[in-house]
Amino acid sequence: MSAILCLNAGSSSIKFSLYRYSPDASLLLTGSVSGLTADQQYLTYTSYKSCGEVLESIKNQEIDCPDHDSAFKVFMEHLDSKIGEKRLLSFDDIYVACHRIVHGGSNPRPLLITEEVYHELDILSDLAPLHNQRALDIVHSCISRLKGTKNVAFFDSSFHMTIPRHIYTYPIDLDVQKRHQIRKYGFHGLSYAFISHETADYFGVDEDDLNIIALHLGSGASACAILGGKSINTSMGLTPLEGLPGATRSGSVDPSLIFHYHSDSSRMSTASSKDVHLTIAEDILNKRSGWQSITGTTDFGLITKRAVEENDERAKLAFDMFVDRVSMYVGQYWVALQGKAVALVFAGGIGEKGKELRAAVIEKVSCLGFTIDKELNTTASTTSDVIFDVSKKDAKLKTLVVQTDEQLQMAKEVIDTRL
Ligand SMILES: Nc1ncnc2c1ncn2[C@@H]1O[C@H](COP(=O)(O)OP(=O)(O)O)[C@@H](O)[C@H]1O
Ligand SMILES: CC(=O)OP(=O)(O)O
Ligand SMILES: [Mg+2]
Repeated sequence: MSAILCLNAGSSSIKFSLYRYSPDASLLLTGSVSGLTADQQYLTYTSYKSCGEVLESIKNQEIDCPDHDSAFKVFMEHLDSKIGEKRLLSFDDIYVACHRIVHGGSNPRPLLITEEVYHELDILSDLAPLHNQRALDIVHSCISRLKGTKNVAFFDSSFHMTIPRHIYTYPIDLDVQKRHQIRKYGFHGLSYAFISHETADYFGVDEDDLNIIALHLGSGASACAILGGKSINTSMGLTPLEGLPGATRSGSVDPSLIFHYHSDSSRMSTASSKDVHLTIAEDILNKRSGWQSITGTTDFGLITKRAVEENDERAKLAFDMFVDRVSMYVGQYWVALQGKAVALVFAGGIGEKGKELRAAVIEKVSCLGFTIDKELNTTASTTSDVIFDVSKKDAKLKTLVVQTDEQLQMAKEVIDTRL
């Protein structure tokens, strides 16, 4: 048997899926370790028999996992024990390991990870301080553990390489931008590619004819305007810090703010490592801001509960801030798409599970014609449907919830391109 291993190192989680290398990419196992920025981590894991029947399932089991690397080790041990029981496959069967690498510079497509490519991506680590290095550590573990397996990098930034120049250019010195490759890159691209594909299928149209506003709201959050199946604008920028706030990220703020926050913010932070160079400014805005700084937790589910059920002031503030910033992008991208969007799509941990947030955002943007049905909205948070319509009956514009799957997107690209 030949298999495809897909690994996705998010800022608060590591997600892994193993597929059979077959036209339908049938799932052998999938799971995640979540809560990597919180006090408690959880392991979720399901393995399948070849007929598709569930073999073993663990849901939100509490585990102690301080970082991404140990989370990956937990996964490998699990996989090892399954292989030991001869239930799944041998490590030698893993033909390709796909790695979600958040920052890929201007690379428009996946790359086989050679020593040279690894080095190139290593250099980009400073531009995605919560992501690239962690993913590269996992690449490193795969290279030493899975000897016969090819490692391929899939970039979050690739999907946004269609953004027009006047949008990806910052209004600063053009020579400096060129010299330092400063531009809007944009991220969550594997998720947006998956969303575009599923949404086009749902409407029964070619992806080239699809116009939507998509929201990937997770530990890191972004919005994307998709015209004719292609990204024409997105809220993240040179790094995944720009745009919407996140679990520990500020999102967009007045660039001068940091000099008032800290008197020596350009000094290197003690959080720097030999691989990731981080100034105090970057450390504050990437790791010590966002929901954590406002509410004391990175768990937006908990923030929502406190805001809605307990009327907690800090939680309400965070919730209202998020609704405000998200709706602002919906408005902006509605104009970017010249009112031609057929749907607003929610995805990512918060987008998929946060029914209260979806309801509040839709209320704010209802002037554009978006609607939400209360009952369907509740069902959407628990359904296993990949795409779920939560709009009111007969609504012309759709509000959709997509269970995005960056691992499956990588596996499909492997199969489609016969990598
Ligand atoms: N019921 C819920 N309501 C709102 N947010 C939730 C809920 N359950 C989980 N979340 C949030 O989803 C986020 C994780 O999203 P995810 O996209 O999986 O993260 P990552 O950025 O690590 O890939 C966390 O902030 C978590 O609090
Ligand atoms: C780009 C990004 O922020 O990704 P994630 O939400 O997975 O952390
Ligand atoms: Mg993610």
